[in-house]
Amino acid sequence: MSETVISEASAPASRAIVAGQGISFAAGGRHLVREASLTLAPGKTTILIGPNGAGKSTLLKLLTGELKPSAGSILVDGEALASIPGWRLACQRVVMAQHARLVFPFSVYEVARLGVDGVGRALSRQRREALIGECLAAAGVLELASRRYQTLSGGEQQRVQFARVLCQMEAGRSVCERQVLFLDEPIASLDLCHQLALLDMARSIAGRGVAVLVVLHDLNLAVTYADHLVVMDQGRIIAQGAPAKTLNDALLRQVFKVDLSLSRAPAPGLPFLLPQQHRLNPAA
Ligand SMILES: Nc1ncnc2c1ncn2[C@@H]1O[C@H](COP(=O)(O)OP(=O)(O)OP(=O)(O)O)[C@@H](O)[C@H]1O
Repeated sequence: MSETVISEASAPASRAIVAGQGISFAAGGRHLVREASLTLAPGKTTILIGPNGAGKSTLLKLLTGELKPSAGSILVDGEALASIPGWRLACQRVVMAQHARLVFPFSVYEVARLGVDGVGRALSRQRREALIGECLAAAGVLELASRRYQTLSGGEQQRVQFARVLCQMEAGRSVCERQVLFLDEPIASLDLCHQLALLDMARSIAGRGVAVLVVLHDLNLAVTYADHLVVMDQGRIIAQGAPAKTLNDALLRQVFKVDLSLSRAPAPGLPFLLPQQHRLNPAA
């Protein structure tokens, strides 16, 4: 992946773009999210972690407007999320879902073009085409442009989805400068090199004033990339703040049922913590 599509920084205003207060959501007879409150600030990468079934994707869907909360409020730039028209929302917030299903036999190029369709109406046709090429290149999939999306590997498909997201971000910026990027497990199918490249790009996007929310399972990467870490368990946000102040042995033991000795610092220059790990009884 290259960073050609990441454009020049503009001075980000620090006022939160998304403000969720007391958000709850129930389905199937139980609460999947309970009284969650969080803000997404421009220029910041917020990383949401938690065990399987904690409610991370559900919270993300609530914040994007895909689901409607049963209680609480979600404001986007001071405006109720539910009252924002779809065309403007598509420019303001861009979503890479955990699972992207495509029913039509689209080519890779056509999938990326979905990002500029509608959102990029203000751009010339020439600029739209150039943008698609730039974003495919930035996501490292330009050489796959003519391939059928369904014939790609899982990791290749994920990178094409990221190219689509980049297209929508850039096209949407012509309408709305204060944007939010939601990435739900965007590196789940990627090898290490592409994981780091994608997260580097997400951080660069934040660096130009976008509020970025990423759902991750890899705690090492979460700590490395987060400005703000949010920990969910059983539908609740149980901790949030600066990564170093938020994660500790007791919390990891309680939430993830593992004993990671964070007190053992990595050797200088090591990008990962690589702690000793002892599995605990999941029922503990
Ligand atoms: N529509 C639904 N009806 C009933 N239960 C649901 C529905 N959607 C999700 N759930 C349940 O809500 C819980 C939270 O799901 P969610 O996908 O938000 O978890 P998650 O933290 O993203 O998990 P993972 O890390 O496995 O992706 C899970 O137990 C899931 O089975």
